[in-house]
Amino acid sequence: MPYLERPHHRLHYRVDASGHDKAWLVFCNSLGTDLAMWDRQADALKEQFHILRYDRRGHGLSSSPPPPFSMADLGADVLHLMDHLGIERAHFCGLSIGGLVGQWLALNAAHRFDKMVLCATAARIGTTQSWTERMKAVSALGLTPLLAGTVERWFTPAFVAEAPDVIEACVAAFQATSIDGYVGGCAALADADFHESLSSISCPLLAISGADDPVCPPSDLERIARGVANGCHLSLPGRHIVNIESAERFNQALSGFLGTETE
Ligand SMILES: O=C(O)CC1=CCC(=O)O1
Repeated sequence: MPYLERPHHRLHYRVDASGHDKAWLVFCNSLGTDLAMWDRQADALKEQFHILRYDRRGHGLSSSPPPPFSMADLGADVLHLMDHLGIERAHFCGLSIGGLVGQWLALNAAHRFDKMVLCATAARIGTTQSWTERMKAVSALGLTPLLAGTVERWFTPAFVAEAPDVIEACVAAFQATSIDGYVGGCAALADADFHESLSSISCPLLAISGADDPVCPPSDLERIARGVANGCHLSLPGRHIVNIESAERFNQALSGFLGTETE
């Protein structure tokens, strides 16, 4: 399993790349998930793109430096991985906190990215108070008390009933998340607010919402799409983890927007 060693943490990543002359597509996972959240996208798109996935620090098999983290720290992890792999430019797709990492990258490393897909995210997610409370709770009691509420935010009841294996895998990834990694991510979320800078994002951007997402409702994604220079918004059935619940339509949208149709 490949890792990139950083001074205070290691990043686990996975590349799916065959053939030559394909654009790179980098995926960034959400809070309490790992790179497997993108399995359906990687399977559908790996013939069209070279795909880089990684476990955001403190998640999956990536270790955690001591919290707190900033969005700049999380963005720098992406740039270090791209440098390590000799990837000059890429498309980027991030969900939730991953979408905030995408906004940071679009603002601070625009020359490295062609198109951005930001999913189930916002220019600001939650409030400083809500993230501070969650950090305190997780530091004191761990992640287990958050489990039921998390599944409810992530998936509709119909999908929970219909795909128990998928839910089980997501729950396992959530429970395997390190406390430092989760708390560090919450700290980055508490501080991140890109409302004032959205208009400086110039790359083509697709914002995808889950129609029933209680965390980042469609209006948040619509606001991003309207706020940037070249944005559009698509809403798909599902809650927060919309790329899993509406995988097929999500893949079609991703492929169409990035310029290549899936079969
Ligand atoms: O609260 C959740 O689990 C949803 C979420 C907020 C930020 C993120 O990455 O996931």
